[in-house]
Amino acid sequence: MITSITLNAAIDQIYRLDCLAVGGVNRIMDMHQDAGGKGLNVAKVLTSLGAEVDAGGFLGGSNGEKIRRLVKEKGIPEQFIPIAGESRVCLTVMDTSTGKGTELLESGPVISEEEWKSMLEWLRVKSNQTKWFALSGSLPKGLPDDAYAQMIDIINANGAKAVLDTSGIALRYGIEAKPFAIKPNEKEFADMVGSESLSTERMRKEGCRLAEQGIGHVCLTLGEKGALFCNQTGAFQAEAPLIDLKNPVGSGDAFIGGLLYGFSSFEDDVKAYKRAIACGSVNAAHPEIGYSDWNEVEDLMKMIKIQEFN
Ligand SMILES: Nc1ncnc2c1ncn2[C@@H]1O[C@H](COP(=O)(O)OP(=O)(O)OP(=O)(O)O)[C@@H](O)[C@H]1O
Ligand SMILES: O=P(O)(O)OC[C@@]1(O)O[C@H](CO)[C@@H](O)[C@@H]1O
Repeated sequence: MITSITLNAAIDQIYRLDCLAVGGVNRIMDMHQDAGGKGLNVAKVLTSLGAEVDAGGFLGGSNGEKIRRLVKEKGIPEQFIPIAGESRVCLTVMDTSTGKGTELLESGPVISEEEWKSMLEWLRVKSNQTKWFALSGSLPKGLPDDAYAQMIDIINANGAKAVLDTSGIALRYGIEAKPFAIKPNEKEFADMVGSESLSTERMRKEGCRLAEQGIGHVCLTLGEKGALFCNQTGAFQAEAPLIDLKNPVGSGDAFIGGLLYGFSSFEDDVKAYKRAIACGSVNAAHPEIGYSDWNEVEDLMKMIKIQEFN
């Protein structure tokens, strides 16, 4: 069983239009709404791949009710903790002429101390029943900067494993707690090491340093360039397959879905890494956020070559 936690869940709203005119009048071609926030996308991908997954986090207000209904419609069991605040809306404006998405993300509700305590209590019980956790996305207001670190401590103490996907200060604290895997993208990793941008060699060096400190898998996603992986045995790199790009939003979440599918079904590291990249690329080849399909993933996996750094 895999449990995917979204502390800052969202209604993901996608507007598609011909060509975005910033500062002008824009007429929308079509609009789509889905349950989102990074962890829910991970759960959607895992469900499409046929894995046993459930979802947790915080939900509140009428947006929260809508998210709960959308999650149910996808057949994902959920154990969200109700909160007094209103869950957020995240808007992606897809410019079909360039294939580029502009994201407008609300910061989300304020979580009270009581609500946070309920989450930690729930996790103490849950991590005795679930082996694998995805902890994904930004922290809503009110939570301490070390919120993910506190969660990872509980998960590790119960012998379960956490994959962490966040950024900024939450990632810095989270790393201290030694999750099983982390998945920053290039920019998030550069921010973390305090640099504007990083060469491949510097990414490898910094990634391997973290792996030596006890993070099982440091996965650095590089968008269309693929990904770089560091673990106890070395560093590996793979290019992403060429696809017809439709919407890259949520590709990092799909990557985590693939990684968790692989590890939870005892695939070796290289196969799990290939599955992760393929899942990211399949998502980017479709307009929906958190899209996956078993056969498409298997086909792309055959095209991916993982190379070890010397
Ligand atoms: N344009 C693309 N072409 C092919 N594959 C892609 C493309 N964009 C993303 N991917 C795949 O998805 C994976 C994750 O992408 P990326 O590094 O953009 O994640 P991210 O920035 O965390 O995304 P998000 O935050 O939107 O979920 C990549 O490693 C790659 O396999
Ligand atoms: O504010 P966060 O949690 O960092 O990101 C939220 C978000 O942009 O991430 C997903 C794509 O990865 C979307 O479903 C969602 O809208």
